[in-house]
Amino acid sequence: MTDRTGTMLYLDGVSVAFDGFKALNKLSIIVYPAEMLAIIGPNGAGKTTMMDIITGKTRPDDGEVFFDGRTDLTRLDEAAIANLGIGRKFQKPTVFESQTVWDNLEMALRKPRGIFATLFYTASDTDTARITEILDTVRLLGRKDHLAADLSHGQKQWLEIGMLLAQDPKLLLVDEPVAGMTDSETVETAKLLKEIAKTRSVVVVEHDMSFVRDLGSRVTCLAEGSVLAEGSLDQVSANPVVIERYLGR
Ligand SMILES: Nc1ncnc2c1ncn2[C@@H]1O[C@H](COP(=O)(O)OP(=O)(O)OP(=O)(O)O)[C@@H](O)[C@H]1O
Repeated sequence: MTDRTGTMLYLDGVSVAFDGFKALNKLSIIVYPAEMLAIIGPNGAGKTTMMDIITGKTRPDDGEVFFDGRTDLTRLDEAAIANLGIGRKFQKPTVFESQTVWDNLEMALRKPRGIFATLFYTASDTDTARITEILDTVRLLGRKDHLAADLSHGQKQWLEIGMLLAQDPKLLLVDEPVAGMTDSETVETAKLLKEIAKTRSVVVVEHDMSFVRDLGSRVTCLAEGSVLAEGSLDQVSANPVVIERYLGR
């Protein structure tokens, strides 16, 4: 067991079985504050299940899951976990198509994150500044008055990342963000996630290896519910077991 002091996300020995099939098998992963971790691995490796455990959608049969070094996530429900500051971006964007980009962000900002957020909420210049800053981060400043419906697939993904940022998460979980994106959108997505990870922890699940290379982060390869290899992408992709069970397929 590792010391969880100073960690943002701490999984130790996490196992979960579905009908006897071990989707996660003693999985241990650590993410530090303001760190990005890329998770790769074959289909069925347990990547989605891992995200489900972190967000409280699935309960582990065994193991420890801690947020910010001290909060036991296995005791909280999904809403409580989201309120702690864990944002999850699913593959399919769920923006409000009939609203403008700006209004989507404003709604996300207003979504209360708990009783204190509601009590002390005041629409203000601060909001405008914050929305502008987010638009800048997600490359949509020039599109702020466009309907979300008119955005490209990649831009919708960015808008959704922006909506998560409006909730000011400490940890952002991002599932296959560049699937279906153009090459230039993919390159831009790596840049914007790197910017976000300067101040927040980011976990990105992805199959696109050139994108993972652009992220330049630490990489963990999962297979059959456990860590197969971890390190830089060069280290992980040179690992013979990773080549045999994932990259070489
Ligand atoms: N609710 C469930 N009931 C039964 N089996 C499940 C359930 N959720 C996941 N599994 C199984 O657990 C294994 C791990 O699935 P998971 O979706 O976590 O893998 P993954 O790494 O995300 O794969 P992909 O890259 O295809 O998204 C798979 O074999 C899957 O069929």
